[in-house]
Amino acid sequence: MNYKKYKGYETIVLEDRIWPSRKIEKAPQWCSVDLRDGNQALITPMGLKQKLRFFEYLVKMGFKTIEIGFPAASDTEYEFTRTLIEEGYIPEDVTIQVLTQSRIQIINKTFEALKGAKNAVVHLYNSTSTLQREVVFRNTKEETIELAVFGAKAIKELAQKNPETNFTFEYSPESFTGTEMDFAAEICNSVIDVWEPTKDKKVIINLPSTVEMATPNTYADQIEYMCRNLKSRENVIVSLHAHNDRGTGVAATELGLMAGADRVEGTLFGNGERTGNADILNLGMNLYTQGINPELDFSDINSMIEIYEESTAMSVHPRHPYAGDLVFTAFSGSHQDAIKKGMARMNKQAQYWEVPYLPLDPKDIGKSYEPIIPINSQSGKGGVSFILEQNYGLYIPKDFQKDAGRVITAYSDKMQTEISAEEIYEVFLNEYVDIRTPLQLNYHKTQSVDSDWDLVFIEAEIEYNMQKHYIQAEGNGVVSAFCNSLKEIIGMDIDIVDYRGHSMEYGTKAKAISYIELKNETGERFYGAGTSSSVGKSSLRAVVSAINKMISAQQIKDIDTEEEEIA
Ligand SMILES: CC(=O)SCCNC(=O)CCNC(=O)[C@H](O)C(C)(C)COP(=O)(O)OP(=O)(O)OC[C@H]1O[C@@H](n2cnc3c(N)ncnc32)[C@H](O)[C@@H]1OP(=O)(O)O
Ligand SMILES: CC(C)C(=O)C(=O)O
Repeated sequence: MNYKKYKGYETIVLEDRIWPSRKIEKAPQWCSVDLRDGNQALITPMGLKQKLRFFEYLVKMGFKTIEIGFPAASDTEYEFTRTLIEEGYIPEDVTIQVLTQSRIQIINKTFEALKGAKNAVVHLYNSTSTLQREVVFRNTKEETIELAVFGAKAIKELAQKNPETNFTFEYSPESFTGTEMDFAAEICNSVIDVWEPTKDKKVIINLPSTVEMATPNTYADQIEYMCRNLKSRENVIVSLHAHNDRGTGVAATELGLMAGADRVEGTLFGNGERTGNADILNLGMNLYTQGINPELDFSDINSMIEIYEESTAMSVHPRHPYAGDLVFTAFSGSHQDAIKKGMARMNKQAQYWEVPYLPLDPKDIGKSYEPIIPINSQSGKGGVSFILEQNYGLYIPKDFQKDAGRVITAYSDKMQTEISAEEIYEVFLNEYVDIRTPLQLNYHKTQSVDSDWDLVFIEAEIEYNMQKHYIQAEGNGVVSAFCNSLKEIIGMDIDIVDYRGHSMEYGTKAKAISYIELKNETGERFYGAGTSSSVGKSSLRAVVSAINKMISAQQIKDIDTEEEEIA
């Protein structure tokens, strides 16, 4: 790769810059350019119906300025402008914006398209960069200024002839980032001289990084330079229009705002020429997650995705900030565990949203918590217990969670796929709940020996290896009494380490579920759960489940030992 073929970007010298210590404290004036810059970059540009639908969506989101197209470019563009105006699509507080080159027939056609509009921004541009002056226009600096001034004058005159419309003027030194900064200021000031802005009639100077050529801090330096050198700055709205060639269009815009800009042009999901424009969803949500009102409504991200994909025939990347399908997921066990703990804390005490790995509450943009934690072989106990808790109301004790996490991730590994909440539940039930072989509880009766039920007497019928046994025992509590009576029958020592239970609302009937952790004589732990409409019975079933796990583990060990001996 011949990198020597490229020359480095010459940065501007602005040593007394002040933007790095500034903060963005409010939303800028937003202008959507989806229907112009976004649209001109599509393989199949939008038709009239699609543009209307998209326009209505942008209005609903709260955009007050929408660049609707380049009316002189085609019949569709012209018709769209007329339809919006004639059929009353434009709310009182919304201003449409249109783009024009500095050529009289194009400017005339643009004004013709705007007839009858209440408010309109006429956006004039010509390329100012050294490269474009040399290659495309073959113009000197003076001729380039003349072209801009020519357009500015024509627009002013036409606006005066159409007083029924409240016109705002916008000028873009197109390819601004490839322009010498002193020349960029000079040409913008020449246009400002023509338009003579006032406090009540401000003009917009839009400074595009038509092609993103350098690091975002360079763009910020350029914006700060322009803010210092533009005439009548207080009557000029400085606007940003960043493209994303180096992948830093959003960052450049944010630094540009810190450098003093007032307004931002961009598109939803960053659609636009080549790598696209600055993404307004990204910019707006970056404000939102800093506690700043973005002044745009992003609460229904799914409908935004739907309209975008339908209109542009493109799709939102699964890792797109805020919107992608994988943005609210965590695959690795430690992330899942941290999210689970963070969410539990949010339920209890929540002044500010603070959940590890989730900078945004998915609910705020119409996403749900459910798909947060897909379980795969990289998942840990946190993810598994989160799914069982959120979807099935199972509050599994901590050590039990570890065992269940291990079993379920091993299952996912074996299946070589991510597994669903239903599968997790199924595996959990099959593995731990109401396990009835080789030990089974047929019936039981309990009786208190003292008045506080501390000492309990139990009678029960059990089946072990298909043989019935009638047992009677005393113990401290039902579970303990039951375990005491089983030791002899199964020929193993059993020690209860943990016993918990809760009512279970999932399913048709309210039930109780109990969780038991046992240890055998060598200290190995076994876990089981039992369900029943009675709490007492669920606990005995949990004991039976855990003992059955212990017996089958012992049987596997015995077989292994036999095989080793034979070998
Ligand atoms: C960075 C941006 O996104 S800028 C916006 C780009 N968007 C569009 O171009 C929208 C679609 N455009 C079009 O449909 C067409 O370009 C039209 C209808 C506007 C004009 O069509 P045409 O005149 O046939 O072609 P084209 O745009 O290539 O014109 C090139 C001529 O215009 C000149 N020109 C280009 N831009 C401008 C401008 N902003 N102001 C004045 N003249 C310009 C060129 O120098 C060239 O002049 P030349 O013929 O003397 O060499
Ligand atoms: C017309 C201008 C603002 C433009 O789209 C660009 O420079 O990218």
